[in-house]
Amino acid sequence: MKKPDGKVVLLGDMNVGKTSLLHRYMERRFQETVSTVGGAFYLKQWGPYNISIWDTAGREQFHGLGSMYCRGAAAVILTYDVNSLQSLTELEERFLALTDSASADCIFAIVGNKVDLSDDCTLAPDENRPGKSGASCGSKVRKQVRAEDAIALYKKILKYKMLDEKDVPAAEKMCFETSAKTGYKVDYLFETVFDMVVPIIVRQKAEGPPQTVDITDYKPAKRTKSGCCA
Ligand SMILES: Nc1nc2c(ncn2[C@@H]2O[C@H](COP(=O)(O)OP(=O)(O)OP(=O)(O)O)[C@@H](O)[C@H]2O)c(=O)[nH]1
Ligand SMILES: [Mg+2]
Repeated sequence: MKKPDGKVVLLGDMNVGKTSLLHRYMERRFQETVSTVGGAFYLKQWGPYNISIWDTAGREQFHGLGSMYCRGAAAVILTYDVNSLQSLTELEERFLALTDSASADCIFAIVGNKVDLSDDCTLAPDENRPGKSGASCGSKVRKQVRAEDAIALYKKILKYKMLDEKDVPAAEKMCFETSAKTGYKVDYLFETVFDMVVPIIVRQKAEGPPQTVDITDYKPAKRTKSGCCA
């Protein structure tokens, strides 16, 4: 097997369509999926580099594995379902912390999937809140998440990572809306991300594997009164 040069990880709640997006991109089709167990990866040749793309499980019971998959990642694709505001909220509350183990210059993309179910039926801002879900918009369901909500999350991520907006790609460039079912913007998403990770791969290769142990990772065991050293 070819050795991957860099890593891209898909994170997000169960059922948002991570596996379907990856199938659509790699196998060029939309097929029935089963909920992912643990994680799986594909290798994609991009120019001279092999990029591993990791599909992770959104189910709560596999949550603990997330930060392991993110270790050293050059890009993280945070995925939500445009018809579920909760799935966007979960990205901030449950998944963002998992990216602490990613590369320091990791790229973040935020992807709202399943636009085929709602298309342009975005609610007016004051209507766009839970409780209104499932309201009809022609033959389609009304979209629960607006593009601005995703952009706001991107900006929160920058704050969390203590990054300056000037030093990273613009929010509008890094927030995508896709449909794994129709293929809408799926190639565009992955290929934009791949182009952006190339410089990170080049840097990671130049630096070589980490040679030193990071002592900031070391956490001494808590001493209790009953312990020998109290
Ligand atoms: N209409 C529509 N359905 C989709 C789309 N993407 C995925 N689905 C459906 O949504 C369901 C969940 O898709 P998955 O790709 O398995 O979701 P996942 O994020 O990988 O879920 P976990 O593996 O449990 O984390 C499946 O029934 C898919 O067929 C899409 O773009 N449009
Ligand atoms: Mg899956």
